[in-house]
Amino acid sequence: MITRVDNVDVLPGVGPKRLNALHELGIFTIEDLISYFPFRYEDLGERLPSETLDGEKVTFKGIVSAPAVVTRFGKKNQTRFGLLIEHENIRVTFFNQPWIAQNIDVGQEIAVYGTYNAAKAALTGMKMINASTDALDPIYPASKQVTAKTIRHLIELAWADVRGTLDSLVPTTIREKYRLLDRNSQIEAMHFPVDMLAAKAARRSAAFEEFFVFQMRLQLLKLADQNFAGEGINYDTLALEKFEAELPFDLTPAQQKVISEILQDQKRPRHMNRLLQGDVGSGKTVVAAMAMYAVVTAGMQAAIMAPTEILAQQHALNLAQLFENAGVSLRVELLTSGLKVAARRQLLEDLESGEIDILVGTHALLQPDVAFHHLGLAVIDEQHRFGVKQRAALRENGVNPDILAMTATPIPRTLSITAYGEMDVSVIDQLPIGRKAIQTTRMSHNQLDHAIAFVKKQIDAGAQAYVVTPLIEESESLDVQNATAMYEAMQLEFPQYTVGLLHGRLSNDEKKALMADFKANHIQILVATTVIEVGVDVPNATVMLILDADRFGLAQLHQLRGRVGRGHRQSYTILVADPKTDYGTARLDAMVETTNGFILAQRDLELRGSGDILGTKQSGVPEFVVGDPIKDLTMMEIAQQEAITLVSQKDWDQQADNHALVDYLSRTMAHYRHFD
Ligand SMILES: Nc1ncnc2c1ncn2[C@@H]1O[C@H](COP(=O)(O)OP(=O)(O)OP(=O)(O)O)[C@@H](O)[C@H]1O
Repeated sequence: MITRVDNVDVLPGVGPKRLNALHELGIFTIEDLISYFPFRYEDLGERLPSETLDGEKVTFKGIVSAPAVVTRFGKKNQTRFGLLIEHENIRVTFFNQPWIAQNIDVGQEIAVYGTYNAAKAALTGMKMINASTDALDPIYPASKQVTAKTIRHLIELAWADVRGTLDSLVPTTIREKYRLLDRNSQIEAMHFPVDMLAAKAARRSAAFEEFFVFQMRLQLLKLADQNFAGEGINYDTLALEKFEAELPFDLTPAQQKVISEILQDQKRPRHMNRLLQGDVGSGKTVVAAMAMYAVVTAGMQAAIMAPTEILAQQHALNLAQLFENAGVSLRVELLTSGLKVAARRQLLEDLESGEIDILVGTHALLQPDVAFHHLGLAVIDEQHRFGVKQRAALRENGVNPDILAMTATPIPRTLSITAYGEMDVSVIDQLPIGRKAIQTTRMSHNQLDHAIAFVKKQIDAGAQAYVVTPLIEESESLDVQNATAMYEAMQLEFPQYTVGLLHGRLSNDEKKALMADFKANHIQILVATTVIEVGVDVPNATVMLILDADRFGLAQLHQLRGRVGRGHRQSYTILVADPKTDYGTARLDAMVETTNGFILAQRDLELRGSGDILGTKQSGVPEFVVGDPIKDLTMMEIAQQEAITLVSQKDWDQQADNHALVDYLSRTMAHYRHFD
């Protein structure tokens, strides 16, 4: 007797080679195998010959009217018999399946699936159908080494023993509430549905189960995290108040709210794992600065990690300035890859002895030789470029600091309850007062002159502009060429001004120097590739001119647009493009319609659809086998709610009804695919 916990090689026909191939499909145990679901079903569609077109695949059901005859020619053979369907006689031929003849008796009712030939009133048989279970043919994702047919066969073998023995993962009360199938019926109907309706019901139950188990893991991670003894940070409230009072602006109510959420977390002797979400330009940096300063006033250190060196450098500059202006003396240092060996050694020494208060860098901060004296807070900027894995790495680094992740990409609900489900979320839902909404226009290439004239007007009035040329994925050199050509053109257009050129081929030092010059208004027009996409903060820049804007994704366009409108001047984004696809047009339209990053992000997910696996991957939504977290968002939300409710119950993991779930979670948590 095979059970669900056995390894798949207990099945006959699974030798080392096949086992390997199954492992590659993620199938290790019998349970994995029976949870390996078809991605669609072929409707074998029982019909009458009169309803069937020539060449169509169809199932005919009828009475065998003429006995099966096997004819052999050399190594090949064919089996023929007659089938009476209502009043029509059809000749059925199977090639090279002589055993079929053994099961064909005149007068017997059978069903055959095959290709219909109308002129000859004949059917080329492909398979015999067992009318009760084979109405739909499940199609399994297969590989070169294991065919879908083999998988199906193995599932049939395993299911014969395992059916009826499975306890449901979703507790009974929840299943009853949402009318979900128990696990046995659900798996049975996934593999052997009697009709499409049954297949659908099974899929719904399976999707819910998948979401629910996923949300349970997130809740357990979250609980583990909260119970993880963090340090209560005893910050100096007076010092923080003084810092706030010295800021060159008043914090918005939204900023104040998130700061107090963060400070409360920090004070508690529990580990903080918080996501700070705020649209481009909403003022996350100062919030992070307050949180870091709090840690420093308690005698600890803070670190901030940015996705690129340019951004790290920007942060270091901005933070140092922010603290200096507020009369706070603390030591902010930047750790970059460009540091000379001796300088790096010195910096690491000072870090370890606690002389450095705030360390800024890229993920290079995660290197093993970077040892802090007492790290109390790690801020991760631009969350979406760090996966759950890196977050975990930080935690496992021994020090276990509080974590504050910041993202400017507004996170649609789908993402916040999947990709970030284990974190607490704070949202800055308001831009600083006095900001004027950025005006966005679309132009075609032949109107470029207007755009340039407009840029000129702005610069004459004392502002600055970005001109962005697209990244050409296939070729970095083409990319640089493009940007260089634009740079030269702009120099000709604007002889009286200084034009800068920023692209990925420049060294980090060159990039830094350029950005510093732009910030100081020594450069008025910065021609750049997307290297300036995130985080760059030059409030005097009011025009963002994007060439071939249809080549950018919505999130990227929104990020680019966010580089202007950061001061009190009216700002503009000009999208120059002649989109060739509807999708390209739709993206540009969305940009013109709204400046709200949240709406754009939702729109983006919808436009790309969940079919676009790559896009989804990039967006950070984990992959599911049955459910689709974008389409089935409501179901995901319900699963989350139910998981939260369940883990909040005392002794939930002791109750008999939850044993299967607890057992499943503990068996699979370690190699959980969503977190790989
Ligand atoms: N309350 C405020 N009032 C006025 N200006 C503010 C306020 N908070 C921040 N700013 C300024 O707004 C600009 C944008 O802030 P910041 O760089 O922190 O934005 P951000 O949220 O990090 O945006 P992005 O994700 O686009 O980098 C900065 O120049 C900052 O000094």
